[in-house]
Amino acid sequence: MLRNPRPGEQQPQPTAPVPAHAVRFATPVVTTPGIVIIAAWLGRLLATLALLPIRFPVASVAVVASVAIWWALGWPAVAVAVSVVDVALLVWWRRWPDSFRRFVALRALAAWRWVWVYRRHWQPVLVVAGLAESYQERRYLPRIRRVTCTAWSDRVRVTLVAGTAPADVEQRVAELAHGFGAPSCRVTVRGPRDVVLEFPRRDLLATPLAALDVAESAGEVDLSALPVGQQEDGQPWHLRLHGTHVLTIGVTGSGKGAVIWSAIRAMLPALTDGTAQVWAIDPKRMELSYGRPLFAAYADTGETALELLESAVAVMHERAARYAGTRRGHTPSVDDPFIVVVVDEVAFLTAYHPDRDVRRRAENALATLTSQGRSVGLAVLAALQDPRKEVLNLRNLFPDKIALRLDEASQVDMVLGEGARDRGANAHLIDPDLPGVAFVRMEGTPAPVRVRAAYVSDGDIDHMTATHTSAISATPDGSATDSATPGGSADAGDA
Ligand SMILES: Nc1ncnc2c1ncn2[C@@H]1O[C@H](COP(=O)(O)OP(=O)(O)OP(=O)(O)O)[C@@H](O)[C@H]1O
Repeated sequence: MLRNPRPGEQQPQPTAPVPAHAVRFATPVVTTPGIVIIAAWLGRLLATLALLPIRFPVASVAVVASVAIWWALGWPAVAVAVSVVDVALLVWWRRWPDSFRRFVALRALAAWRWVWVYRRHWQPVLVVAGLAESYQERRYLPRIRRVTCTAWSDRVRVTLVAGTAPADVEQRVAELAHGFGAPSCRVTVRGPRDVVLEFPRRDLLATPLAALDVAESAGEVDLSALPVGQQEDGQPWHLRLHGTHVLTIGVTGSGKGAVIWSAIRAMLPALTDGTAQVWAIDPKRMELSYGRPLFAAYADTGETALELLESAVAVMHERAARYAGTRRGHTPSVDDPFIVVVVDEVAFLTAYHPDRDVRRRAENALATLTSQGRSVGLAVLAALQDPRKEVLNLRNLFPDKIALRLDEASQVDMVLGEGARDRGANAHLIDPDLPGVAFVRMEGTPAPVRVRAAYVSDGDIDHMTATHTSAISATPDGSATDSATPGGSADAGDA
């Protein structure tokens, strides 16, 4: 008898020939007995309990001790013991806050964040982010080894799934940051399958940093580590100038001036005693003109800027000839000061100046200075808005680069080198309300570090010029009062 088909059921066609099927083998589905599932759960519970004293030794000892006291002496004794421990912790916190934070507060916070944030959300976040791997119908996830907390961030140490690479995680930093509710995520590789994910808990760079204190004397100025701001972990940001060249890149209003002025401020005592000089090129006439007395040479037109650059090249050649065969490095002195050629908006000289000859000669001079000036005590500190090659094809001659807020994601790797963006240097996502925030590469750390330059206000510059002047100084009309070079040839003024 024909039965009524259910809706959607496929109907056999009685008249159609039955196709010949090959024999298909399928793995039989075996139902797991309930007792096996319960045993597996119990096994996992026991393993977790056995690992508790290793993962949380202090908490485990506290619980065991409380139970033992209750067993032996009853509840009042537990209450007394808890009160004594609380008072001891209070005294520790008040008297030795640093060690309390290190040994108690941050550890307790790490345990809490491990359980509440990372354990709880690990699987869903990693699966959705595409970091779960499948093999023979089983799913494998990177495993959390340890969570530690610093004053500003969580560091989650992770063992990767065999066969995956840190690059897979680096490409998912945005997903991980959002997944765990952090403003960003940075990946550091410690070894094979061993990476650390760093999630900031709060942004220490959110508030502007006032101009830093000026060193007491020239002896305290370290030209290879000038304090110019703060790193995202609260540590000072030191900028190396002696022995390198620095290119600071960012859109208009990103805070290039803050980097330049912080570096000049950090050198002040050395400028006064003549062991360092700043030669300034200021095509916009808005940025550096404010501090002319601090500069040994100053130029604000294409032609005078060119003259200044070519004078710097002449000093470089003169020193190189003098040092040849006698010494291999430069030590700043009054006779041979360290010279920083500061160029604001370098593209004005290399790309936008209407005179082709000026552009070509400026580029040649910059290329010569950046390729040969380091060892004889000349450095170039340049600022630029657009990092593309058409604008400045000497970009790679600057060993150190600072990426302030950029226009496009593709510019990050252009400035900080291949892979910088994958490692979390999202310079294109820097909040426009945070001028002075940048990403830099620090010596010895492959992952770019987020920093903020201190803000040197007009009032600070007034104070700097009132209290310090360059040993050799540019006059207000732009010409140098004295020769800016030992050879007496570097009058960079436009007079
Ligand atoms: N480090 C900083 N902290 C706080 N505010 C800053 C900082 N740097 C800059 N600012 C603010 O941002 C404004 C723009 O900064 P600045 O002129 O240095 O940018 P810029 O990159 O040099 O721009 P442009 O290329 O147009 O000269 C400043 O007037 C100041 O108000």
